[in-house]
Amino acid sequence: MEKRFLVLKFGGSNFKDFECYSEVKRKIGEVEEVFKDKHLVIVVSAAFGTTDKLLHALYNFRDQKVDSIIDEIYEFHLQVLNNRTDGYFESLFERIRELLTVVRILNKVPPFLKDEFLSHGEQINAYTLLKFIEDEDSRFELKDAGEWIITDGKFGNSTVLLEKTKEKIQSEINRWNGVHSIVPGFYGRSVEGDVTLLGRGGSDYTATTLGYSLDAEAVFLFKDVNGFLSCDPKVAESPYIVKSMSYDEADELSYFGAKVLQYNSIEPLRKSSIPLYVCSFDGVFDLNRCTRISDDKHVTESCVKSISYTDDVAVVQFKGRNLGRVPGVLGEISSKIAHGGVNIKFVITSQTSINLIVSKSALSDVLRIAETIRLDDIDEISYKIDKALIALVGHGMLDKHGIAAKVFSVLADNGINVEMISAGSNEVSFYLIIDRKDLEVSLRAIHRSLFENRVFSNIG
Ligand SMILES: Nc1ncnc2c1ncn2[C@@H]1O[C@H](COP(=O)(O)OP(=O)(O)O)[C@@H](O)[C@H]1O
Ligand SMILES: N[C@@H](CC(=O)OP(=O)(O)O)C(=O)O
Repeated sequence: MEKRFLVLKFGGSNFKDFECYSEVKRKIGEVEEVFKDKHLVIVVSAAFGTTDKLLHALYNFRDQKVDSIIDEIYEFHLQVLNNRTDGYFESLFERIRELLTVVRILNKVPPFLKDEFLSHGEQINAYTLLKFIEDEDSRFELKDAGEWIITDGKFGNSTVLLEKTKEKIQSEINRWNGVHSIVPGFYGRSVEGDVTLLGRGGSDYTATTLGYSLDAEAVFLFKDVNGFLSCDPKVAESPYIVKSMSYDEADELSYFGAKVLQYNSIEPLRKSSIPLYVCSFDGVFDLNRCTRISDDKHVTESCVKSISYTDDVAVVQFKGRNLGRVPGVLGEISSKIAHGGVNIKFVITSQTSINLIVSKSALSDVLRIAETIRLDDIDEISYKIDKALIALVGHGMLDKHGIAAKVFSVLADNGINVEMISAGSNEVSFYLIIDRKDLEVSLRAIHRSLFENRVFSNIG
């Protein structure tokens, strides 16, 4: 069947100032020029810094001065609109102010209210873009993500119910045909009708969800970098563009911190083998300059395609002389923690210890649950929070001799102690846990030894 849709996502970094809106309009035109006769679905994040500003206003609600933050957001968007306001634009700001008043009356921030409040950053920007690019015979139409994207209802960090969402969209596909749609990213609505957020950076996830649900030809994410790089350019000196990577590789990298792609974004596309392109917002649109993420699991000369990192890790350690020998201990610990609704990022075990790697925000819950686990074989439970994780990702890496040796030796040369490693838990990645204070030096050293001064001009 012919694929009729293309999904394009523009993030906060694409809306830094007034001129950016013209750039976004130009980029949409460039894509239209390359892919004629497709219906475009444009997913829009809040303008640069807006979500953080709204968060700040919400959590400092007792300070009346935070009202000026809302005024500032209003003025920015109004200027983009050349001072042409209308009833819908005003109603979005009225709702924000109303929600802030409710928080003041309640004297606390309920999770459901936080999600609805923050979703306004995207709603305002999507409407602003619509009005900015609209002309007399405009084929652009605004769609409310809350009408189409159905979530599991978890506030702050919900998962999309993909099949339900696809069913809903396909049952009304005529409303998507024949027009270009503009959709605010970052949120959906639960079956109960609550607005719920898809986690920070969640507009990427909105885009891939719509890609899956519309059976799109491809999804494009426009970023302030030249594509998916061999390392975060904020840390590595001269990272390479990865030309192509597999869904597994991109999934691992985003799960372990690569901020260029939200951690849930791959799953919807993997299900239907829809390619994802990570493209630079700068320069003329050219598919060959984007990173292509697809089923293609090829092994490159460097094997490692990219390195990601996170310092959002806490290590909870269960110690006991026989832990590795006794069956069922890990099962008991992980099932109790799962019942408590806490996600374990991954586990490293040895004969005498079980180490759970969790997000820092989950630490207090894990420790509370750990207290209730009364197993004779556990002698001691402790935790560490000043750690960081580095993930090296690439197909073929685990079969190639010398990569681990190179990494350990370069870290040793820099006087850095590797506290834990994990390899072999999947085909594509290798993890290290180090001290947080050593993170930047380690990343630069590993990147330099694996990629820099090499002959390839790009990877993948
Ligand atoms: N491997 C990587 N490749 C490219 N960018 C990365 C990588 N790891 C982290 N990043 C960070 O991700 C950011 C790219 O996302 P950005 O354009 O800000 O997205 P958005 O606006 O969609 O949130 C960059 O600023 C970069 O520092
Ligand atoms: N605005 C939200 C959602 C989002 O996806 O933003 P961005 O595309 O700018 O990362 C956030 O800041 O988390």
